[in-house]
Amino acid sequence: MTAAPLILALPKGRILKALKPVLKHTGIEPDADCLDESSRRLRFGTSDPNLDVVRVRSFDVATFVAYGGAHIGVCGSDVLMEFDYPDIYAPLDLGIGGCRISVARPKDVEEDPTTGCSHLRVATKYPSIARRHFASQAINAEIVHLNGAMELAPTLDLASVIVDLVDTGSTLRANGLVETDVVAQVSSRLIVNRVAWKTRPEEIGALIERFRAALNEEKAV
Ligand SMILES: Nc1ncnc2c1ncn2[C@@H]1O[C@H](COP(=O)(O)OP(=O)(O)OP(=O)(O)O)[C@@H](O)[C@H]1O
Ligand SMILES: O=P(O)(O)OC[C@H]1O[C@H](OP(=O)(O)OP(=O)(O)O)[C@H](O)[C@@H]1O
Repeated sequence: MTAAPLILALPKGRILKALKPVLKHTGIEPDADCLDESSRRLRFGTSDPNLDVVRVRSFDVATFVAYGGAHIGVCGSDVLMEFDYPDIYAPLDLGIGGCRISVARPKDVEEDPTTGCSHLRVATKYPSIARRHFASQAINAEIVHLNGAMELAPTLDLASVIVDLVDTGSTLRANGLVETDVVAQVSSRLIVNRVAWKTRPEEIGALIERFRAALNEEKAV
């Protein structure tokens, strides 16, 4: 009996864009409309009959892989940290999607709102990461969960600080905020479902090696 194709979950958006050259070096060629985000299709074949691709929201890649819906995937280490799924291995740093998770506060507030407090309202898309970070400073973080435009929260009195991704810092600057603490560095990882790796070790191992070789080729270019 032939096994069902392996399923690779790819994120929409900026990681998919950054991943294109890496994918090219792996020799994996998804159907043409996979890399065209205007396509409404969600599942695609590839040049490898043993591999299909599903295209999902970046935050959902880890969930698809954790539950075994996809065997392998690509997602930001921010998402892995937030969900902390025990059933995911992350064997390869792809060196793309580099940024950091940081705490930021309004520039014009004299004192850092985190100084000497035991309770703090925090706007973020990362409730677990934020709670853990402030708990390590003995601060009880009350989370205001937003999915975007976090930078508005302090000036509109939703929260005293935000925990969000920062790369160039231009979004913070444009909204009158300053970065006060770096919680973690972020990059995109190749991730694998633990059970799939145990049950289909040759195929998954070969796929990981294709990505590893592609990264080396990319570096050599
Ligand atoms: N400014 C940035 N610079 C570099 N990498 C980033 C940046 N912002 C986000 N990332 C990385 O890209 C991932 C996806 O972010 P992106 O902004 O594409 O999607 P999203 O807006 O979080 O998702 P969705 O549109 O599905 O809600 C993040 O989880 C992070 O790993
Ligand atoms: O430090 P910078 O280079 O300005 O990057 C940081 C911004 O990038 C991300 O937003 P994104 O552009 O993905 O927008 P969205 O989260 O609203 O979709 C993140 O949520 C920050 O707002």
